[in-house]
Amino acid sequence: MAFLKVVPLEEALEVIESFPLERRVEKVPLEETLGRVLAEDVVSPIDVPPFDRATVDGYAVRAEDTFMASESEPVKLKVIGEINAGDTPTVELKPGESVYISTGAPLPKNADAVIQFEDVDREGDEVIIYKPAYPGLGVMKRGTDIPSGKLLLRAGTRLGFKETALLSAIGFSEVKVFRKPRVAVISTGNEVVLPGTELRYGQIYDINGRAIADAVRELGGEAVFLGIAKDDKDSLKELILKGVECCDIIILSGGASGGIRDLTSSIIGELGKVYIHGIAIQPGKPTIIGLIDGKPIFGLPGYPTSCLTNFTLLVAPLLRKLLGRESEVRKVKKRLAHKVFSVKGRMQFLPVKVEGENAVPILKGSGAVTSFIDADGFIEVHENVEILDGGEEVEVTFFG
Ligand SMILES: Nc1nc2c(c(=O)[nH]1)N[C@H]1C(S)=C(S)[C@@H](COP(=O)(O)OP(=O)(O)OC[C@H]3O[C@@H](n4cnc5c(N)ncnc54)[C@H](O)[C@@H]3O)O[C@H]1N2
Ligand code: MOO
Repeated sequence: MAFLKVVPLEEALEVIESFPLERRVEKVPLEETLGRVLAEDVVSPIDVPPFDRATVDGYAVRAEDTFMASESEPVKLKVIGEINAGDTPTVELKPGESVYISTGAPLPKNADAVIQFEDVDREGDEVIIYKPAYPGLGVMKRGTDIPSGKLLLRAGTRLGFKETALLSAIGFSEVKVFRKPRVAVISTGNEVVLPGTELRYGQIYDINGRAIADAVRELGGEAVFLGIAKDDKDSLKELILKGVECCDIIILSGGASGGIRDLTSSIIGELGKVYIHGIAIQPGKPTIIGLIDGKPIFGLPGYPTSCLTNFTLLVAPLLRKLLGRESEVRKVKKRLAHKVFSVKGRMQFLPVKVEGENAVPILKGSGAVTSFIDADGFIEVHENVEILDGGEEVEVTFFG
């Protein structure tokens, strides 16, 4: 089947934008939230610490009892008990009294300072104090770390270990995050086999299946690799239908161009609707975008570099939107290392390697897997530009 109509990239992105996919929210146990994106603002329901607590091992005192203490005239206070971390103290300090207290234990009533044991002497049931303590010494007051009612994290925050620690501190055992989109990944082609298989003449190892599945996971989605479809109608149809059943999005690679055995487009048309078949970009012209049962299906080119460039351009923005990570596209300005010639009439995405302040073009072509392996990202060369000079400022969009 020939290309139906090659459209500009913007049109392809508009079609994807119009697809009926919604960001969904789910509650997950705290231990599963690392790397996920918060779907709710988090306000502390408690004071942290929840009680006035000792920050040192020593003696809890009424600071005013020690104001007259000096090396020459130390103050002696009676030690009336001991409080350990986890205790609920029942004692109440009266003038002239103190208690032994351990780090993390709640202060007894009327105490407002804790003097570390290294600074005092103990004689029997008395503690000897050589310098005044001030109110608050050795104490962390209730709510001074995190006050109840404080807004701690905004919806849209990606949770790293600092954020999960914060959620632990305020007692959250479950958190609302954006649901991971499930993405079915299918490789196609009679010549494509999985690593672990001996290569026969004419065969190659599947690169795209691994690359797409892991690119989906790297973005925070869930990938389901369904295997390699043969270049026949039944095999392709079976895996596509499996994908529609198990997943929110289906990605195929290979079989997208207009060759006689490139069946993908006609099968998608049969099962649903093909919106786009051919985009005016290089690499990645033979790309199919469709919908089956309301689920977006992408037919990406077979060449790994074309496939991954198009994944980055078309699929990654959709996944980011569903995951609440729109703002996380990494771009940097660099200088082109040397002159390059571009294809006229197609927007070109040229793989480049970043070396210091330079973007070094990789010119092996989209048929080489090392074009994208060696590349850090790509630069855009507009359709009406034929030559970019060395030293020109370019913007590099990173893969992943
Ligand atoms: N007559 C035309 N032929 C081609 C055109 C064209 O416009 N007219 N475009 C070329 C371009 S550009 C590309 S890109 C490819 C893409 O074609 P397909 O998407 O149909 O891909 P295939 O033909 O199935 O494969 C292309 C190439 O990639 C290898 N491949 C496929 N799948 C994998 C995989 N999972 N892992 C690793 N390598 C894979 C496959 O063996 C082929 O060598 O079409 C050009 N032809
Ligand atoms: O469109 Mo192909 O994807 O140029 O390499």
